[in-house]
Amino acid sequence: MKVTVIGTGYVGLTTGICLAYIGHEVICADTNESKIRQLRDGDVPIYEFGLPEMLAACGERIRFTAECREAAGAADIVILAVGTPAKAEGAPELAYLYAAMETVLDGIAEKAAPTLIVNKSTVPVGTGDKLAAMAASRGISERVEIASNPEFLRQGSAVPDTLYPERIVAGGSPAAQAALRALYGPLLRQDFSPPAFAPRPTGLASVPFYAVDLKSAELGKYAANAFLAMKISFINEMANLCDRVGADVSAIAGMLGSDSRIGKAFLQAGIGYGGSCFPKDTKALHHIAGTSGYDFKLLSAVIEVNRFQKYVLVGKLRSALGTLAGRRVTILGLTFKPETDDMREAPSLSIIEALLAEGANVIAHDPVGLRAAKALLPAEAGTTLNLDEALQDADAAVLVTEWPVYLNYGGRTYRERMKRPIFVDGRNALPAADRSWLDYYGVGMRAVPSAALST
Ligand SMILES: NC(=O)c1ccc[n+]([C@@H]2O[C@H](COP(=O)([O-])OP(=O)(O)OC[C@H]3O[C@@H](n4cnc5c(N)ncnc54)[C@H](O)[C@@H]3O)[C@@H](O)[C@H]2O)c1
Ligand SMILES: O=c1ccn([C@@H]2O[C@H](COP(=O)(O)OP(=O)(O)O[C@H]3O[C@H](CO)[C@@H](O)[C@H](O)[C@H]3O)[C@@H](O)[C@H]2O)c(=O)[nH]1
Repeated sequence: MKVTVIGTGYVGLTTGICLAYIGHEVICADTNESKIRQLRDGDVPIYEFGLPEMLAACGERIRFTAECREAAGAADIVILAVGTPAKAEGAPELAYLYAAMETVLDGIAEKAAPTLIVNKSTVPVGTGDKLAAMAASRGISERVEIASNPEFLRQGSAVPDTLYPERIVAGGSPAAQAALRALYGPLLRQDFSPPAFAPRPTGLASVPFYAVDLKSAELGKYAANAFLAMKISFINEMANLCDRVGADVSAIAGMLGSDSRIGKAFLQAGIGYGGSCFPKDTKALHHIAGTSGYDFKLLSAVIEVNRFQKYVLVGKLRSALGTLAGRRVTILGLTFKPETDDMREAPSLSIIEALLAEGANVIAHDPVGLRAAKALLPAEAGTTLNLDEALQDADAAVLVTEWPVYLNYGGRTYRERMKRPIFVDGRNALPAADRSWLDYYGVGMRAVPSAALST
């Protein structure tokens, strides 16, 4: 099939490359010309595991252009994958989506053959109907079908998530659903050669396909993210309670997760969720509910818990150090999670701001995110790519993003490098054997003074 993807960000680029990999003829189009130039040179502008290798494997089946209009006119299926960031009041900004749709309609205006326009961006219920109305206002509705095909990939594992999805959702008319079933046929049947770096998970024979109406597809995406965010806020509330009563949240998460009705995933307590999706999508769903006359109380609590959770670390650090003023604090990790360079809604930014406000001298390290972070960090925050230098003579280290380099550094090495061995773990991720070298503070667990210091 001939497919054009409008928007070559984390979602559009991964989708375009994976569709080309499974055999489609793909054009990836974006208004950002420098991104397109980079991609034409074979460079992937984002840090995403396996994407450069996948691109190299696609050969002539994929090309890149800034001519979005022409690209839309050349396809049987156009996929919209532009950003829908949060506006101040929580509603998603749909201006990029509508602008992209106008360009697509321009591109297909003179085309005789029908076009399926598939929206992959996360959007409020009813947006698909608005896209259909835009086509109708051009007098071309009989040649245009609108579908919703929400995306569930995670950054850091976007390629395997796309090749081996937990489900594919196709919202729209039976004809649109059938076209999406054909588009994703090789994924649904797992009928493609897996790339060497992302082998097929054992036991995966086929992928569930949900053929639903447009509105259910649109709302289902928000429901999935809100539910996952709810699990995180729940375990973080348990962690805060554990801190007060002296219980251990990791043990509680283990007990909870072994019940198959609950599941083990997304019960990692810490500094709360960040990233380009959960914060904006929970607020968007809350806003959608509000404008539909429904007070989604549970979601209000999920959002509120997350808003405060990142500051739990600051309190722990303050009590460990006595005061933050003049203390050298090393921030380990800036991106919102490991294996991505994405700084959108990264908790590190709020934590650093709070530490600076209390007079701390902050020095931040990240193995991948420094370039993106520098533009967002206050001038007073120091940064370095050298981890040893970041830790040298530190009064305390704060683990914000659980990059492997921090988990493999070793408790003893932390202790030797730092002035004081105070380690605040915002992800409860440091290996247990390393903790005893340090004055270790996790979230929702008893503080562990280092053996040497307590004697
Ligand atoms: N990032 C994720 O992990 C993820 C996962 C699932 C769903 N989503 C949703 O997918 C959508 C895209 O997210 P993303 O993270 O890929 O965004 P992104 O910001 O990484 O990329 C969006 C791209 O769209 C381009 N663009 C904007 N307006 C355009 C236009 N009119 N024409 C052509 N290109 C245009 C931008 O230049 C940019 O390259 C959002 O709605 C998001 O909520 C994201
Ligand atoms: O037990 C957990 C799991 C995650 N997180 C945090 O939650 C955030 C989101 O993590 P994750 O879901 O792994 O990353 P995303 O790439 O943001 O992916 C989410 O958001 C995407 C965009 O909508 C969806 O497509 C994915 O299905 C959904 O997992 C990160 O800050 C994590 O640190 C926790 O604090 N505890």
